[in-house]
Amino acid sequence: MTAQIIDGKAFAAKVRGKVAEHVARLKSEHSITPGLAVVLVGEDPASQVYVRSKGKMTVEVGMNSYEHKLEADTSQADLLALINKLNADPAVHGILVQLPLPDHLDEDLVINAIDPAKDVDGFHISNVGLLGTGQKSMVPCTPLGCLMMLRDHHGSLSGLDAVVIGRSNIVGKPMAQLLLGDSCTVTIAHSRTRDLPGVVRRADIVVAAVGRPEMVPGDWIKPGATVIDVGINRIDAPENGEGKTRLVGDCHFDSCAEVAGAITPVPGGVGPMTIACLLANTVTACCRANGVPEPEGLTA
Ligand SMILES: Nc1nc(=O)c2c([nH]1)NC[C@@H]1CN(c3ccc(C(=O)N[C@@H](CCC(=O)O)C(=O)O)cc3)C=[N+]21
Repeated sequence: MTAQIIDGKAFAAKVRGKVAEHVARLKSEHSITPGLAVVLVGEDPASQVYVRSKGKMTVEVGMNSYEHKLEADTSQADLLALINKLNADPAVHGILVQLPLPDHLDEDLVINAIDPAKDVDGFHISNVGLLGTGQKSMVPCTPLGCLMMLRDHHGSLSGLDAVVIGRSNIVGKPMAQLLLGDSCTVTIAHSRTRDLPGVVRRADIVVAAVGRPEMVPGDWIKPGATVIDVGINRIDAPENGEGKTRLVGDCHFDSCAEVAGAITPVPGGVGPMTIACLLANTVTACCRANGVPEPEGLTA
């Protein structure tokens, strides 16, 4: 069998199209322009590239983009002061603080200082608790993007066996909550899981989010299963020339694609959906802040 490739890039373009429609409606009918503030501390080159691409897409869908670049040695007090300012700014509907932060800054404290209503990453403890109890919340972008692709592919996820590999607060745990919310039987596997291959082989849905290049081989995959590869790992690619690198996922693509029913590629899978969902969350936050009906199909 050869898997259907789930085209995250094309899917993300559709989501951004829907976001753009809602932005246009907010502007014409309510004179509101959604705004997203992105805060980057330090000069990590990969983060800079990523923040630039978010800013570009934010503007492309018609929203306002506010970028705040702070020195790597910015104090916690200064960062918290900026967050307070953004919390109080009515033109800012979404706030994203790019992670990871430099070691001298307390990530939990900083994230929990964001107004939960503007927490478009869905990382604030209040949003985590709302999601875990099935209440309306801001949903983390990467798991939301994965859920949208899974719903699109399967229709209903009810009763399916889902295995999430990875237990991070950013992906693994919220992904498990979303799958549970759609009535999957959910297993969260991690580095201490006994017989990981055996656990993964039971799954109708495999979400790999560990950050270890190509760690899931095709012979762990149940024939016909859906594989969502969240990993984005840059590895050396001497076959492409000296000093060259390439991106790979947490799954070994070629062997998994031989067995799976459907699979997301890296790049062009989950990554673009993450950014599209960030924009979707910003529109959702803007609608909620203004008491305007929020878009359908862009939240969990
Ligand atoms: N507060 C916070 N929220 C985040 O959502 C967040 C973060 N911090 N810190 C960094 C990570 C990383 N991340 C990516 C999103 C999209 C791509 C993406 O679109 N990747 C392309 C490839 C990009 C390339 O070619 O390098 C793809 O997979 O096709 C990558 C990485 C969001 N993050």
